[in-house]
Amino acid sequence: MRCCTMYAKWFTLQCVRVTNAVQVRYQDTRENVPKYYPDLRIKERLRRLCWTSSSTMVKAKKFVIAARFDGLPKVSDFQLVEEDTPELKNGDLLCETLFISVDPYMRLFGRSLKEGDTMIGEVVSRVIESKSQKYPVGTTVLAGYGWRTHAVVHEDDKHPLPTAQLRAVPADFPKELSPGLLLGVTGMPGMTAYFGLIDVCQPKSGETVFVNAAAGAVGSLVGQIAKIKVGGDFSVSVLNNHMKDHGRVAVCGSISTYNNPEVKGHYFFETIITKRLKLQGFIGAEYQAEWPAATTQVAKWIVEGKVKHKEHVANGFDQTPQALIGVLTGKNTGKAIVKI
Ligand SMILES: NC(=O)C1=CN([C@@H]2O[C@H](COP(=O)(O)OP(=O)(O)OC[C@H]3O[C@@H](n4cnc5c(N)ncnc54)[C@H](OP(=O)(O)O)[C@@H]3O)[C@@H](O)[C@H]2O)C=CC1
Ligand SMILES: CCCCCC(=O)/C=C/[C@@H]1[C@@H](C/C=C\CCCC(=O)O)[C@@H](O)C[C@H]1O
Repeated sequence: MRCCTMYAKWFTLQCVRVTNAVQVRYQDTRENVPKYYPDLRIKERLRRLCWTSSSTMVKAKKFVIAARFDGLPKVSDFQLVEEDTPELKNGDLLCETLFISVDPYMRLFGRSLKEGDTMIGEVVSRVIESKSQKYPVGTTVLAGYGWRTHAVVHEDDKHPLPTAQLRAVPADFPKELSPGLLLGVTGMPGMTAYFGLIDVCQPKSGETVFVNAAAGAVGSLVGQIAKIKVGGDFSVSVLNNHMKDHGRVAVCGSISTYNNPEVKGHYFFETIITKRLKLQGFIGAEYQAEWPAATTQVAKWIVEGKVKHKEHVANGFDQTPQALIGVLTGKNTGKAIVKI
């Protein structure tokens, strides 16, 4: 009896917590919540049990730019603000963020953000209320609505970045994998690694592959796909001293210069000429039409144990600015994400 009362109290408390955070209508979803995040499973079960009134308004948090970035971004460059989400119109869905991606490109794009703008970024979310047939309650989606705990988006919204379009988790994505991986090894950084190596470099048997920034989201997958040796400082050590004649270089980024635009990369023209090297810059998003098949392939490799992945997880929405600063100062090993 005592046990029952305690359970009832705990249960009521949890319900209050859940219904305070997100007000949802009861709906039975068969969504599989990943094993990796059991607390989400509990939250989801409680949500299914909580039949609350049909209000769509949620107190949402978001980070806006408080001051333009100057050098390495600072925590004080971001301001946490609260807002009420608007009521849903036809075709709208209310998303609750599960994971936020923090990526080096945000530093570059941050240059064009002004004070008051919501910080950009891709997220994995759960649909908690919906007036969209395409994305019913319980659907796990990827979206590009930035650093927000919740957002109302329209099913037909188009995002300026091709990689940040609203879409459901692919139907064939293994249920035992965390959907957070769609921000990492099976998502944009993983696709950059995959096509940078396979299409831009076109490695052949017997060749040696060097990877720069190999501890990160992109580099760590390149390394595994190619079974490579990790190089040192790329410009000086690898390009100048270690490239073989007719070597190919796929240039996807230049993270060491993002916080300091004054620093110019080193271009070793003599080496490029005498070794007849090919250097090709590329944007992973160019291969977007081929992403679904490559995502399926990488996910299969993970399930088969052929690819290992690491996530560098920051816990809690409030930690998002620190997580981005960590990425820009080399604090992460593997893909940096924030778990909300
Ligand atoms: N072209 C495209 O489409 C894409 C390009 N990119 C680019 O690829 C690169 C890697 O991205 P991603 O793997 O997602 O990033 P991560 O943050 O996951 O990894 C980057 C790695 O870079 C190193 N690093 C961080 N800061 C510095 C610094 N200031 N100077 C030197 N090294 C640093 C760190 O390694 P260490 O531990 O060795 O310090 C870190 O592990 C970035 O330049 C990014 O812009 C990424 C995605 C798409
Ligand atoms: C000097 C730029 C280096 C950027 C490297 C990087 O991290 C890229 C990430 C992309 C990002 C968009 C980046 C550039 C878009 C350029 C669009 C264009 O002009 O065509 C985002 O799409 C995810 C990554 O693919």
